[in-house]
Amino acid sequence: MAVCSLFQASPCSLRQKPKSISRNARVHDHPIIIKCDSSPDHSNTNKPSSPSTVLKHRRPADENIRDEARRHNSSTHKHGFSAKYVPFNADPGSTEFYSLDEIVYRSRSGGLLDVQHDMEALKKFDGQYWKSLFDSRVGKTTWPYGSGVWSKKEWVLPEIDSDDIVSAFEGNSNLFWAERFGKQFMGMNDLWVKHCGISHTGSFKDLGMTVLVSQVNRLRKMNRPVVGVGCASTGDTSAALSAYCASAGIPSIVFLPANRISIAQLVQPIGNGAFVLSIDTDFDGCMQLIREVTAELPIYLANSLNSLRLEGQKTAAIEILQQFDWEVPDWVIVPGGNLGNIYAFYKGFRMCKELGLVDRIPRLVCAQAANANPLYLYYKSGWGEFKPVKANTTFASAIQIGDPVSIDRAVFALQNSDGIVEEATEEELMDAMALADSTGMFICPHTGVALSALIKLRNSGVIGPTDRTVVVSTAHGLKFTQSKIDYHSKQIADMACRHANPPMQVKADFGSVMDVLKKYLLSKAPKH
Ligand SMILES: Cc1ncc(COP(=O)(O)O)c(C=O)c1O
Ligand SMILES: N[C@@H](CCOP(=O)(O)O)C(=O)O
Repeated sequence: MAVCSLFQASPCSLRQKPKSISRNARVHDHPIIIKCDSSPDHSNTNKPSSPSTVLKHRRPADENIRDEARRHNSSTHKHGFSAKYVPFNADPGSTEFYSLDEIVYRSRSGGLLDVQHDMEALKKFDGQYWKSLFDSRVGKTTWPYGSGVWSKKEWVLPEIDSDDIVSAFEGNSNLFWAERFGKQFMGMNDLWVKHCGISHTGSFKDLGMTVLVSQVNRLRKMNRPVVGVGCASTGDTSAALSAYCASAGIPSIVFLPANRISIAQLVQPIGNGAFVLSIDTDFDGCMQLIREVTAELPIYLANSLNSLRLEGQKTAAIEILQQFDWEVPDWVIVPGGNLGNIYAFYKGFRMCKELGLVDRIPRLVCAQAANANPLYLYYKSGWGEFKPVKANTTFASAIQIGDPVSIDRAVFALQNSDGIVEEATEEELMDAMALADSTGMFICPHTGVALSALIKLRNSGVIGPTDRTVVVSTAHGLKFTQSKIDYHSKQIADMACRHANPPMQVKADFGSVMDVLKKYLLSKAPKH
């Protein structure tokens, strides 16, 4: 098919703190079984491993990586780490808590919940210890630590048996130095894009969904009443839910707002065998319905109202610090919709500070589409009174949300990180996306929203030229190709599409091709 026709298409058993972790140690199950070794191992210096040494460490041929983890696990001691649900931002005197094995989404008063870790148990190990442990696990295939989420298992779901984990080795996503975009358009030398969308189902939702579906897997093995797992979605949550459920053989049910999500997103739950309900309402309507339904039926709620999700999502923040060799960036900009993710980032950074891995946290910016901006309006009112809005259509369709469930979490995150909220018009977000793509990225419109916020904060001098800044890219651009086609074919009403780069139609003869190429090369030739 011609390119042009595409454009016409519609839509160690130790108790003391270890000083370091042996480089030769395996990837570890529990901190307390790690071999401690502060002296370098000279025995193998300059000696290449013999084949027999390599074979010695291989698991038996009839064992898979899950079996291997099980064998390892059974020989280890219990570490004593734990986590529970508590009311979000609870009064210090509150005694209300729930086991993670209970099916509960709201506190007694109807407020949000939070997963609270036993920080005193985690603090028995110092920051250097945790950094070394996490670093030792990166990029391996050892179950389940090959995952960027489960490599931080002790901080995520410490009590889950590795056997119950459902993982696609998500996380460990690329932190991209946006050299040209930073230099050419922002006058910045330290601008980075955390590509959370380069992931199993193409968005950051995988980070949270591996945790939620793993816990569901455990609950089902405990014979808890969970027949299926359900969510309302603007596309990405449903894609992640259906993929992880399909991988574990668990039924998934997704409520989608009819005609409001991209084709690429719609086809994901369909392909993964979810029970897909296309409902004639917007996301907020679907969210209301799934809350009512999950209160009546044995369907476990998978939206970020469920605080388990955020335990996985927070690992993206830890990963950013790890990728900077545990140096803290100045700014992190996150696009916001239902507003779970901005809190997840805050929580990840705060845990690293509390446990001594870093000495501060970055300033957070939450970026919203102007067409769906309830947080922005609230911020601009000086946190006066929160009013949900009717979200209008936006190219950033995954954040077309007017009544975000995690509003209180977002406010907490922003107030405690000296945070800022920005917004982006349709034209601003699409132009930002096109500019980023023109420097070799291929981002989604939501990342365009975050980049627009960066542009505004740079222009106003809030973000300085040498500030180390991370823009969080939340989904893969390939999920949103129609918006790019519309932009580059200048088919968007009331939008100049200033950076459009439509394909040129050329006759199929040598002369015509030569003419256009010569003109093009002349326009690109260096000017002396
Ligand atoms: C691609 C994408 N970006 C950003 C967001 C916003 O995340 P949150 O709802 O946690 O604010 C979502 C979902 O809401 C999303 O799917
Ligand atoms: N963008 C989300 C909206 C729902 O957010 P959640 O994090 O609460 O599940 C989606 O992709 O559905």
